[in-house]
Amino acid sequence: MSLLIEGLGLSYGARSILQDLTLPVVEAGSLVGLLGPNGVGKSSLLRAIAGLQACRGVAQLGPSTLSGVPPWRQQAQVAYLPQQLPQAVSLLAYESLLAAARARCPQLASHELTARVEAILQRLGIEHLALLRMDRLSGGQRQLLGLAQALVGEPQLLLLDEPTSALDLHWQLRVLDCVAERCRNEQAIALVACHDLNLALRFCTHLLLLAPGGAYRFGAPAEVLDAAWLRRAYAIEARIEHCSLGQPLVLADSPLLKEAPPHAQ
Ligand SMILES: Nc1ncnc2c1ncn2[C@@H]1O[C@H](COP(=O)(O)OP(=O)(O)OP(=O)(O)O)[C@@H](O)[C@H]1O
Repeated sequence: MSLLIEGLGLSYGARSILQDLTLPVVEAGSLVGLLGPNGVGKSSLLRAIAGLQACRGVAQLGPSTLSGVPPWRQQAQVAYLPQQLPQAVSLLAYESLLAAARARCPQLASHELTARVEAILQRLGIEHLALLRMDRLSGGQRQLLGLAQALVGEPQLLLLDEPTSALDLHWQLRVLDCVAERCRNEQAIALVACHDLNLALRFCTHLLLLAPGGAYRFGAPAEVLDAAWLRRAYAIEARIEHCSLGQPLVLADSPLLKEAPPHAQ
């Protein structure tokens, strides 16, 4: 199923955050990195697509309208992982995953639900967390569990808000590898908000870069990130270099200090 975003706009009161965002059709199998400076509207956009934030315009997955319809009414097609870590409750990690799987896929029998839970624990490599209480997990461990909760329903659209922000380098690579594999093998689509441009360059098939003032750029990673757009979006001087494996890397040299970036005000 493809994702259609057309004329999307959203405001908080009189303050406009996004205006008229229209993307080329996002094809099944795409992993889209959602980039841009603090406060530009990445989380708001993800919430709008998830149906959790009022917006104008169209967000549609295949034939289903998403905007205005919260994820729990979208028949397990959409999973949204917020920036906030899952709450530190006394449930075991395994129980929380089983509850997430049951909520997402009420039609599955018990043995199918437990098979789903065990598969995702194994795929993410977090079997060691299964029998730990959520309120005894570290921040990074809770983030991994949140991602497992999002993936256990095998959604067609993953909306992930900074899913690697609390993770060390090993887990950052594993998590993005797992998301990329789901996109590739199951023809799912993922929109992943991220501040690590090099991680995005490495894993994403497309990037959407939001800049202050409503400008945006969408396309293949190497086309979207150049020195001019990095300056415009992040108010930095930066270079794109290539490593010994030929992979593009962003090297941020200095912030532009003459004027405060408008999004920080
Ligand atoms: N509930 C709200 N009410 C009013 N304004 C809000 C609300 N949520 C967010 N905003 C404002 O909307 C703008 C966009 O916020 P959003 O959280 O979408 O940005 P972001 O790009 O995800 O930022 P970050 O990278 O810091 O997480 C910010 O200026 C923020 O202050």
